[in-house]
Amino acid sequence: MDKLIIRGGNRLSGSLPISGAKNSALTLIPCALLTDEPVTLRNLPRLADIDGFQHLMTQFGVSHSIAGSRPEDFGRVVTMETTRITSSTAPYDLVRKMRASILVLGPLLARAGEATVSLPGGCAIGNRPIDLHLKALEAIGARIELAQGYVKAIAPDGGLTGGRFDFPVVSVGATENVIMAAVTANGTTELTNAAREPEIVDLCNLLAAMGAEIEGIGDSDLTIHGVKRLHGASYKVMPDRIEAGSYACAAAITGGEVRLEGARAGDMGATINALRNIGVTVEHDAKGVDIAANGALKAVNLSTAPYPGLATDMQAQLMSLLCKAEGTSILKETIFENRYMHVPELARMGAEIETEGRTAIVKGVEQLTGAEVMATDLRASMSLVIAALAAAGETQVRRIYHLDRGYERLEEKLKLVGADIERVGDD
Ligand SMILES: CC(=O)N[C@H]1[C@@H](OP(=O)(O)OP(=O)(O)OC[C@H]2O[C@@H](n3ccc(=O)[nH]c3=O)[C@H](O)[C@@H]2O)O[C@H](CO)[C@@H](O)[C@@H]1O
Ligand SMILES: C=C(OP(=O)(O)O)C(=O)O
Repeated sequence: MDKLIIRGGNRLSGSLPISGAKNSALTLIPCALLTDEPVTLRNLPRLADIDGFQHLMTQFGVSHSIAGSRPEDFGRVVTMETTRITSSTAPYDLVRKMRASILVLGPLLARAGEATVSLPGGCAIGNRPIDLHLKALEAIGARIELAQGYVKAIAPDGGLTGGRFDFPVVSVGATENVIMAAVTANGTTELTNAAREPEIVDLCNLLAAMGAEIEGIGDSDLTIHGVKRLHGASYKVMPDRIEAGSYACAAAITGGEVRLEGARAGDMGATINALRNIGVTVEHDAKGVDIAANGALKAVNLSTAPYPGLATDMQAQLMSLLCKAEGTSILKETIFENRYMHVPELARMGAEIETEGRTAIVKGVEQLTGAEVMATDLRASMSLVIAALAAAGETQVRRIYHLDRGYERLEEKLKLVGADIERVGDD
């Protein structure tokens, strides 16, 4: 297993490219199941999760061709073609490694009339049930059975009917699943309190490009008029707002000045507000976001919330930044019940953080120090990298396969802006 060695203290400066969004790509890829024509995704990030998802797609008869980008470029262009669905089963072995695999349920059900998908189980950040995915699919006509760790969804003989569903809790994945199932239903679907993350807008825009009829894109109330069939399309994956926010924290904690090339400020409102309140200068134009941290960092109170609130996927990285702020900050994690796995690891680096349930109290310290730490999940891992960049001495981050799920060529990008970071084989 590889590990990262980071020698902290370098002030980051320069420009680094932002990749296509992992969480968008993971819902755009299964859209290829909805049509027999080719679907091309451009700016697809090169990540372990994307490779894993494509492997899963081959299980259903999807063929892939990769074109267009040189090995040294970030991202790639992938064309998927699903002439016919050869299997509608997603086995445990493939699903357990990647929770987002559950997103094949809706499109498989829509196209093949049935789908059998292994229950994804919990993960390091929390329980993560899929009850809302199933209830929303039932509301548009699916029959759901659970047996031996698998969920089997069956459409009525004439296909899904459409229907109404009011989400009792905002769920990104459940919203995505039901949208993908509803676009070719026989009737109309009305969703209320749906998630409206930018990645859902990206999904709706691809589906619209494939011929879907969706009203209210970007809103929490969506109306989907089912169409007979979808056609192929070529679509560019949106920039990753969480990757961009992560590098913004990395720049800020080192007192640096970094341009995030290709980042879209419009998707990053809550993160940009948080950074500005912390004392970081954030400017932007149509082609990117500029981060500059010249003065002292200030303590703030932050709470995660569904979009347009502060993304839970930014909580750990902002916490690292606040470890170096003057004063005491209070963070509240409202989305996942166990998303403070980075706290004991940050404490190994000299951070002073106390947690009480879903609240973390972060007392800023003068100096973090390098240590051997363990990555526990994707964003927790990034928070350790951010802390390490500002720490005195050397930090070793182990179990970095978590980072490879969501950060395309992390150390290469950080080196571009002057970080002292290398990946070595673990002993
Ligand atoms: C691949 C992907 O896009 N992952 C993102 C997606 O995850 P994911 O789609 O899994 O997250 P959800 O938005 O569904 O989860 C939000 C909350 O709803 C609960 N819930 C969810 C579904 C359900 O059926 N029942 C239920 O109770 C969850 O436990 C959680 O407390 O959104 C999360 C919240 O922004 C992000 O942290 C993840 O990075
Ligand atoms: C929690 C995340 O991803 P996933 O839903 O794929 O686990 C994340 O991207 O921070």
